[in-house]
Amino acid sequence: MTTGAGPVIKAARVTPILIWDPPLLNLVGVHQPYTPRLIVEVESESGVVGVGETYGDTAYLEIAHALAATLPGRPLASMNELGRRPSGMEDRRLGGEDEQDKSGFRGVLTTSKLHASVVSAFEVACLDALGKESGLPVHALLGGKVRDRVDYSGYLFYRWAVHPGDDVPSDDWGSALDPAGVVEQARRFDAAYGSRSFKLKGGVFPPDQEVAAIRALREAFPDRPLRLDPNGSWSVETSVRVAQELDGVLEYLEDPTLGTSAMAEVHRRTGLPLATNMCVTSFDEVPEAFAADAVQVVLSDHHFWGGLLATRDLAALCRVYDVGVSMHSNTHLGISLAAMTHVAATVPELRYACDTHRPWQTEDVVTLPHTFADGAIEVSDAPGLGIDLDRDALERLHRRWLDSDVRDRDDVGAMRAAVPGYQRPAFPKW
Ligand SMILES: O=C([O-])C(=O)C[C@H](O)[C@@H](O)C(=O)[O-]
Ligand SMILES: [Mg+2]
Repeated sequence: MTTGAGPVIKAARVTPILIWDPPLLNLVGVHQPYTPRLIVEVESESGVVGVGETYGDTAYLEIAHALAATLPGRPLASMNELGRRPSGMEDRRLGGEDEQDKSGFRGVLTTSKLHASVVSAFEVACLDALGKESGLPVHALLGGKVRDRVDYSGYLFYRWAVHPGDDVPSDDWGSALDPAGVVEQARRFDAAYGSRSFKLKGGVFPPDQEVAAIRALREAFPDRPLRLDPNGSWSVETSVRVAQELDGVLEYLEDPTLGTSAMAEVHRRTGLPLATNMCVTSFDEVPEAFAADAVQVVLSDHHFWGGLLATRDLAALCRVYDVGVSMHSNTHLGISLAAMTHVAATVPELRYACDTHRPWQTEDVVTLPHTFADGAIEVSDAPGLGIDLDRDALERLHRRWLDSDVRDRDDVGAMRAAVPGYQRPAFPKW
């Protein structure tokens, strides 16, 4: 059945899964061996199925179940309606004063940010289904691509070879705990994916050690853009010192410190462009941050901002205020990578390589995982997202979720397995 508004939704399904994750280190701890993701399917009355993907932690799952129940009978093309916060859901801050989002590293967490992340998966699924219904790729539904390839940076992490308590290596990447290890990892990204730029996840070791790693990368790769992201773990004074030491070396410094005024001060005192996926992660936070010139590059993320259409709204705002735009990522699979690539293909002002965690994932729920060439992914012109759901893999990873008691990402808890009594560090760490 169709209405004046096009094909109608017959069913919406949410499937929580656990995916394997390597022991990547960050400012608060280490990735646990299995992390939750949520796969969303939206089926039209003609039997066409669109897919989306988002965070799978308990709070997201609850919202997703509630949202899925409201979809049958709505047109697939009701994305603008989908994004509205339900009338009963008040927008409130979650966690304590200094509590940051544990699974997304998106700064202050609120109920509406959680809601936007869930909406993003349903919106992507609706766009995928609409594309399949109409024979058009998702980028065409967003107004058309302006590039045929989307660049992704090589996302480097300090890491261990094994998860705490394991005897056998978690994968064949080995450990990376010093400048030489970071350079070796970058060389593998270069060889395997052709990465044209590198981002190092910082906030793990004292800043001088991370500065040394960036210098080693610069020596090994004299021409490649470099970024460092300590996720807000430094004070203003430490941020200023690091920015001055790395003057002329970094393409941008990502979230050196927390909060609009601290970020603005670091930029004012150093002139270095600052990027963020923590200071500004919702439309509400834009006016204050842009007025204070606290961020010069916003790292969009369709999971944060509420979908692909919202990502384009964000890009338009950035255009008006002459703020750069690039893309953040978190642990994710091929459905999200397809969605990221489609929307990135439509944003004319995207001048930086996007982030992706995908190379770190050894599992997927798509039949043909994306391949990188020269650090980029080809934009698909096939209908919808241009991917197919691997139902056997989905079933297997869902079974793992059913058989496990892991329900939330918890990098602090995972660190406790290695360091008994370990607590989340106080901020600023340095
Ligand atoms: O750019 C970022 O802040 C991230 O990618 C956040 C991630 O959660 C990262 O720190 C991680 O995976 O540990
Ligand atoms: Mg970041």
